[in-house]
Formats: sequence, C-alpha cells, structure tokens
Amino acid sequence: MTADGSSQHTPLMRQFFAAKKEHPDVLMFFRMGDFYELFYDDARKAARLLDITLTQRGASAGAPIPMAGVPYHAAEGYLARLVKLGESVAICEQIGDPAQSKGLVERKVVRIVTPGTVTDEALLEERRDNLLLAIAADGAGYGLAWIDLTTGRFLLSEVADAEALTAELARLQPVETLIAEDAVWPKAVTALPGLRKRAPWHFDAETGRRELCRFFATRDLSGFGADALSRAIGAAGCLLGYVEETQKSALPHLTGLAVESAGETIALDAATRRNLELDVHASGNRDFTLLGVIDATVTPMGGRNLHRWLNRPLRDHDTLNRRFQAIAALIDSGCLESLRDELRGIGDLERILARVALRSARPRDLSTLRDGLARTPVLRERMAAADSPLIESLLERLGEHADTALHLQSATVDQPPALQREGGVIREGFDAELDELRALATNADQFLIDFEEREKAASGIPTLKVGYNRVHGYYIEISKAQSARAPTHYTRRQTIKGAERYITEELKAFEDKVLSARERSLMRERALYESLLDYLGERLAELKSAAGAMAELDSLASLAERAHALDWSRPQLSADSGIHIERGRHPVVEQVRDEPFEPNDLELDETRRMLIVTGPNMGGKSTYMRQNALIVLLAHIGSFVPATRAVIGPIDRIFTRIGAGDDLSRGQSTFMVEMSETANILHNATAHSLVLMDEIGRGTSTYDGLALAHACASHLATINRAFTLFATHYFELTRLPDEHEGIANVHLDAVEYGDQLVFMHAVKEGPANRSFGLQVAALAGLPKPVIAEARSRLARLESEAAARPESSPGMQSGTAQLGLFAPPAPSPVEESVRALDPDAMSPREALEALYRLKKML
Ligand SMILES: Nc1ncnc2c1ncn2[C@@H]1O[C@H](COP(=O)(O)OP(=O)(O)OP(=O)(O)O)[C@@H](O)[C@H]1O
Repeated sequence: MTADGSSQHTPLMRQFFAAKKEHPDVLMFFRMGDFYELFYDDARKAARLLDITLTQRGASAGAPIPMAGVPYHAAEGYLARLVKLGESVAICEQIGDPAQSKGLVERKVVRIVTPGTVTDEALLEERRDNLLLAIAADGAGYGLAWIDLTTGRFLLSEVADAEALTAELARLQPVETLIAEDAVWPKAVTALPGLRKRAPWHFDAETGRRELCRFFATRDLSGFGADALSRAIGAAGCLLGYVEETQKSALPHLTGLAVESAGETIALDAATRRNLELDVHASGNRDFTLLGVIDATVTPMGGRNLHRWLNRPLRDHDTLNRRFQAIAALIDSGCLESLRDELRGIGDLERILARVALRSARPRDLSTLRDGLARTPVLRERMAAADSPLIESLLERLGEHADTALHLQSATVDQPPALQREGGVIREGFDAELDELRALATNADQFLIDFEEREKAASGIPTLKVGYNRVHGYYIEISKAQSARAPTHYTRRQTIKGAERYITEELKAFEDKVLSARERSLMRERALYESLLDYLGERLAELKSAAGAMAELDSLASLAERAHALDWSRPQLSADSGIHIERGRHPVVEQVRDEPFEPNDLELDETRRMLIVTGPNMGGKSTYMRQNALIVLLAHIGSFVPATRAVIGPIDRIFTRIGAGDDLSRGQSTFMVEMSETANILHNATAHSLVLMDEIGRGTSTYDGLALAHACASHLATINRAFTLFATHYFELTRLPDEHEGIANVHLDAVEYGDQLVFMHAVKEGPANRSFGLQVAALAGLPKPVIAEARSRLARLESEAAARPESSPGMQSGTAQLGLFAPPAPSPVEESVRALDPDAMSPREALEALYRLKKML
C-alpha cells in the first residue's frame, strides 16, 4: 500500500483505509454506486487475477489512486473466480441511504467471503465438500479440525506425525487452512491453497475448549467424545472464531462435533491415493478414476457422501456388512430405478438447509426444498420395498415432513424469481394482508383514472389532471386560468408555473393507503419470507437428518446400480487373515478398454503372504496389482466388487509404491521419492497391511537397484509380514521363495509368435521365463537398427552369463534387467490349442480362448 489513512487523503480514501485496516489480508470490494471498486494494491492484484482493467480514480494525498472495478450485479462471478484462486474478499457496503446522507455515505464490511466459508451456490463446486481446516501443532503431534459450512459438518482428528498429517490433507483436500504463524510446517501444509496464518494464541487449547462449550452450550466436550483431544480442540477453537468473524451471523446449523479416529479406517497415504487414481487421474478425465466408475448418484449431496466414503474406507465389518446388505436389498427390491428417479428430483437439500440456517436461502432454495420434501412419501414407499436394516434406519432418519411440505406449498409460488428483493415469492391466498396490499398496488392506477374522471365531471374543469410526485405525493392539478373554479373542498398544496396543485380528503386517504402499497407489500413479503425461514429454522434438526438420509440412500442406490450394471458381486469380510479373489477385474480398465478384460485370481493367506509378480512390460502387472488393491478398497467402503468371489480378512492399511514422475516441485529426484515412499512402507506396514511394490530400484544402477529390491522384499516378507504384491523385472528376485517362507512366484503370461508378441494378461503360478523387453521396445517403435544392435549385445551378455560358473550368485548377474532366462517357449498357437479343453471351460472361457487364438493368427 502506497498510502495510509493520513489526513492528506480525501474523505473517501480515509474511509477506505479505515475499513482496510480492519481486514488487511483480504481484497476489499468497496461499494461505489453500481460498482464494487478496489484500490491501490488490491486493484493491482484483482486486475491481474481477474483480467480486468487497472485504471485510476482521481487522486488522493497528491497521487493518483489505482483502481479496478466490477459491476455490482456481476460480482458473484468475479467472487467465484477469486475464491477458486484461494483469495478472500471483504464486502464493504453502503450502509446509509445516499439520497438521505449529507456528505459521505456510511460504509461497513458486511461479510468476508473466503474459500472455506462461502455458502452461495454459485461459489461452490457441486460435488465436492468445501472444507475449512485448522491445524494445531505441538511437539507430540497435530490436531485437526474442519468445518463444512455448506452442510454444518464439524469434525476433529489427531495424528502423530508429519507423514500421517500429509495423508489426512490428501484425504480432506481443504480449500482453506488456518495455521499458527510461528510454527514450522511440513511441505504438504505450506503447499496448500488458501493458507492463512493466524497468531498462535488463536490455537490455545483451553480457550478453544471454553469457546466450544460456550458455542454448543455444554459443560464439557465429553458428549462429543472429544474431551481428550487437546490439540484438535485448539484447532477447533481457532476455526470457530474465524467462522464467527467472517460470517457475522448466527450458525445454528453447527449442532455438534464429531471425532474421526484413525483406528476406524484403512489408512491410505497421499501416494497411494494418487497411485490408485481414486478420484483424480493424470489426464484430468474423471471417467478414468474409481470415483468416475462408481458414482452414479443423482443428487449432489449423494455424490459428496459417496466421495467421502471412498476417501475413508472403514474397518468395521458390521457397518460394511450393513451396506452390502442394503445394496443387495435395493437390487432385489425391483424398485431401484424408480427410487433413483424419485431421488433425482430432490436436489441439494443439505446445502439449502445450511443457507436456511444462515438466513441466506434464496426463493428457489425454498421451492427446491418444497418439491424435494413433497417426494418423501413416494420415496418412503420405494424404500420400504427394500428389506434391509440399514434402509430401515434411513427411513427413520428420513421422517415424513408432510406439514412442512404443505406449509411451503401454500406459502410459495410454483416458480419463484431468483431474488427475494423484487417480491413475487409468496403465493396468493397465504396472507390476507399481503393480498390486500398487492390488490391495492395493482388497482391504484384504475382508481386514479376513475377519480380523475369523477372530479372533471363534478368540477366542470376538463383540463383537470391527477398526478404524483415524490415530495408532495398525489395531487389534482388545475391550470392557473381555471384555478378560480376549483371546488371549495380542494386544499391548495403547491403552486407551480402556470398551475395550482390541490389535495382532497378522499385523495389523501387514498394516498395514505396506496402511496406505499407496493413498498408495503414488499415489506410484508420480506417479513413473511423471514418467518418462513424461522419456521424452517425450528425444524432444522429433523430436516438435516432427512437430507443426510437421502444423501446416504443416494450413495447406496448408486453402488447398487453399478453393482447390477457391471456385474459385481458381494464380497465377504472374514475374521481370518488373508485375501482370496476369484476372477477379479480392474474396475476402471475394464470399463475403458474396448476388448474383453482377462479376469485373474489372487490367493494370499498366512502361508502365502507375498507374491513376486514377473512378466513382460505391458503384460498387465500393474493392472493386476492395482485391481486387487481396488477390490479390497471397494469392499471397505461397503461396495460390491468386480470379481466373482472375494473373501477378505482384516486390513489396516493399503500402501502402494508404483511408478513415479519426478516430484520436482518438492525438489526430489524420482529415486529419492521412490526411496522415501519405500521407507514409509517398511516403517509402517503390518501383518494386516496390503502392500503393492512396483519395480522398486529402477531409478538407480542395476546392482544397487537389485540389491535394494531384494532387501526390501525380504524385509517386507520377514519383518513386516505384510500381504505384498511385488512386481519386478529383476528375475533374481524370483528366487526369494527359496530363501524365505510365505513367498510365491506368479507371472503374467505372454507369448511370442514370429514377430508378434501376444499378451495373455493371465496370471499364472511360477516365475516368467522371459521378459520380452526387446519385443516390447520394437512394438513401441524403437528404430530397427537400435533393436538389432540390442539383440546382438544381448546375445553376447547371454553367452557370457552362461559361461559363468554355476556357483556365481544370481544377485551378481549383470543380465538382471535384461532377463533372458530360458529357451524360447514353444509356438503359442500350438500351446493354446493344446490347452483348449471344451469340457473344462465355461462358454465365456471358450470364447476368450478362441479370441486369443484369433489374435495370434
Ligand atoms: N487382465 C487384463 N485384461 C485385458 N487387458 C489388460 C489386462 N491387464 C492389463 N491389460 C492391458 O495391458 C496394458 C498393460 O498393462 P500394465 O500397465 O498393467 O502392464 P505392466 O506389466 O505393468 O507393464 P510395465 O512393466 O511396462 O509397467 C494396459 O493397457 C491394460 O489395458
């Protein structure tokens, strides 16, 4: 800022600086007539971010004032863009009436729009939670508290270290985060968008506890199960203060806290979420993500709920079994589609109710709520057709709401206007006073025409006119020449050039009633609208519960629809350790591929904890590993799975170490990222974890890489004893089953036929016997001379290796990554024909076998 509130400034700029001083860190939208204007640094920043013109508004304190402005009526669009960029904006309105005030109009900041506290529909993403997060730290760990103001959800959690904090941030993806300015924060925090630093005392646990008890009117926080979480309470206190400060209104929809404890969930770290492409795909195409495949929800709130489920897989088998059972019941009910049709018309009741609570609900929010509630009876009927305890409990939470729907029905017109300001929201017949005022307003014109005719006739003055002006109200005007003939009951009001103006008792009475009929009808409407919000406010708890039930029902119906359409089956959760999957498929790859997907089994138990997965590039190793993790994950959000059978024992975490782009933004090389992710796995994986390791050691020299891969695999198998799928091109690792118990080899099949390489994508027991690296390279279009050169070098390496004495340990072999191990396989066609056994095959298998043969020939 180049200037301050010193007396050299104009009065307007002094007013601006006074407001700015209260809110130094945010952009100030300063209301000037039909515009919001930004000045000085705010103007420069907004011009850059919004691509609007930077100009000048006069001068103050001897220098021009940089200015940028946006029209008042288009402000929402600009606000939405700023908020998306993580910016916050203080809205400074004209409080006084410009027509009335002498000198400068009074102005005041009426609200602060920040990414994490917006609730306007236009400023929000429909299918994403809008989370405002606060993090408190002390030497022993981190406390997190987050609010979704658009729904009233308020949650706490605590984590022990930076690693776990990073995982929580990847799960929550807050749009705005409050942290203490004095602490040192891990990269994952400082890289967050919408980061706001607050003085450390905002995070004080004791103050937080007091503030939360005041807010919720409780003696302590034990009722929320939060009493012991001091760090999270400190964060929550900060959060609450911030929300109260920015909203400047009551927050009746924040009705309580809930604690999310890490022990309830299957932990997924940031890399695993990314690698499994749960909701983000590198291409940006949502169809390529797991969420894209499972999300067939028909309401935004159902979509958000499903997203939360996906991001927080649960360990509690009872909860999951209830979901499986509900999905099965919905499929069997025969009403799944008609139930989804009912849901489709319901809209985003959750967010509408938050706006009702914040008293910012628009007329169309109320009509959507009305129409949504009106669907309750039919929805209840459809739900009753599904025989399941979970659906029954949702029915209870849903409630009936006939009275509320009826009340809204009688109070609001079918299609209300966008804004309440102009009136026309309240239905005729709802309020006698409003009806009368409206009638008066519309009948006024006719009355005046009639009145004028009557007075002309009675006075015999044909030029007599009835008129109106703002200062004097209604009058009868008679020209100067005729004014002597004015009837005696006319009282003179005003003399103007060439005419006299009069008033009569009757006109005065009419004026009293009508003058402000329109304004009064608008006022009456506003009051009725407010009382409608009061009416809904009193029913907020039951309406919120109904919206929550609808959201959950929508998520379940979506999973049911998908399970049915994609031929998924109900998994079994077992108390016995292990993962058994029959004919599993990759949920996403199967959808996006044109060709049939080859199903594969997985068999892991106490005696077979690790599989070394080998096979050619492009053979399907990554797909196989990921599909198993996704099946396990789907089962733990309560979904059916793409497999004919899945039996899954207790799982505490899923880890993945798959591929990696350079994380240059973090200043780390590919190898560094690979090793730090691996370190995390080796430190944290347990006998109940599922670990996917894809080609570790690739980022360094062959020997280093091989040695590291071998050591990590041994550690995982013997120390962590985690369920592990370990894909590698180092053939030497296929000897691990001989070295340790509980390890087996599997491979992905491929066959070479002439110049052709055919990927079977089928997982077989035992190690791969060839790696086909050169064939794949040729397929990828590497120039022929390069391939020829590689072939002859390979032949040399092979003969050298063959000449080496048997005793030479495999770990030392220089041919590790080239992986030429055994004599070429027999003709694939020959093998495939021999393998064809129509008696032992299902029609689908026979078809697939034929398809593969065709592909080879
Ligand atoms: N079971 C399957 N059925 C049909 N197609 C499959 C199957 N598994 C993989 N594919 C297809 O094969 C291609 C290669 O798969 P994937 O990336 O899993 O191979 P990979 O062995 O991990 O390769 P690389 O070693 O080069 O990373 C993918 O494009 C996928 O669509």
